Amino acid sequence: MEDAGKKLVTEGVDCKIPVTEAWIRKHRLLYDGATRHPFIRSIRDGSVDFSYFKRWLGQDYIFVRSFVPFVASTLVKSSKESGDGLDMEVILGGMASLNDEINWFKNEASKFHVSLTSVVPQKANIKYCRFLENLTSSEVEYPVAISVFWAIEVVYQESFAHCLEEGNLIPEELQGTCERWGNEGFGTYCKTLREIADRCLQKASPEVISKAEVAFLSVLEYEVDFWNMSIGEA
Ligand SMILES: Cc1ncc(CN)c(N)n1
Repeated sequence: MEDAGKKLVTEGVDCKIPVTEAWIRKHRLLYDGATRHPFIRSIRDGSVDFSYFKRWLGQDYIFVRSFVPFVASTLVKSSKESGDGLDMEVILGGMASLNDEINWFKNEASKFHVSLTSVVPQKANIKYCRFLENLTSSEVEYPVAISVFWAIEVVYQESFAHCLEEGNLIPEELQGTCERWGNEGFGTYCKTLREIADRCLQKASPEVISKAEVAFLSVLEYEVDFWNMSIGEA
């Protein structure tokens, strides 16, 4: 049965599904590539190379620091929307959890003896951060920004929730990492971001929807490159 308030038409298809659902179906291969990457599978099956994990840790700390201004710019965009202000509160909550995420990285880095001050950003990371920086422009429409925000968060949520699924052999040292993004609360938060994105996309022009889809695809590609970089393949 169709979920009330979630009706969205996609490109003349006769069934009505939310835009984000249509995107995932259309780009399933790439979506799975980002959320079921060999690096993630190796954490789940316990075969992970800890040197790759340490590389990911250092690079992701840099990424998260660049992610904050992008989220802040999305917060500004949401504050200009004529809604009930609830989007703004959700995004503000997201900013607060990014603060926790930064502190988590610092703690993990010290546990794994990774010196965050000496990490040199790698090419895939630089490109991803540049992409985010370009999206902070006030010219970028709110539906595009919120779709990107959701996509970035959901890749980690799905990836690490997959690690935690039954039958996993996650090394004890990485259990906390998987729980950080794979926990139920983070899942609910991503679901809320997705609902906000779908609501915005439902009201957006075809031109803006297609810009948002291109940006969504870029996120998936950058995420795959980021995992590849972590295992030394980029
Ligand atoms: C590359 C990447 N993508 C997503 C997330 C989740 N905030 C992250 N920390 N890093």
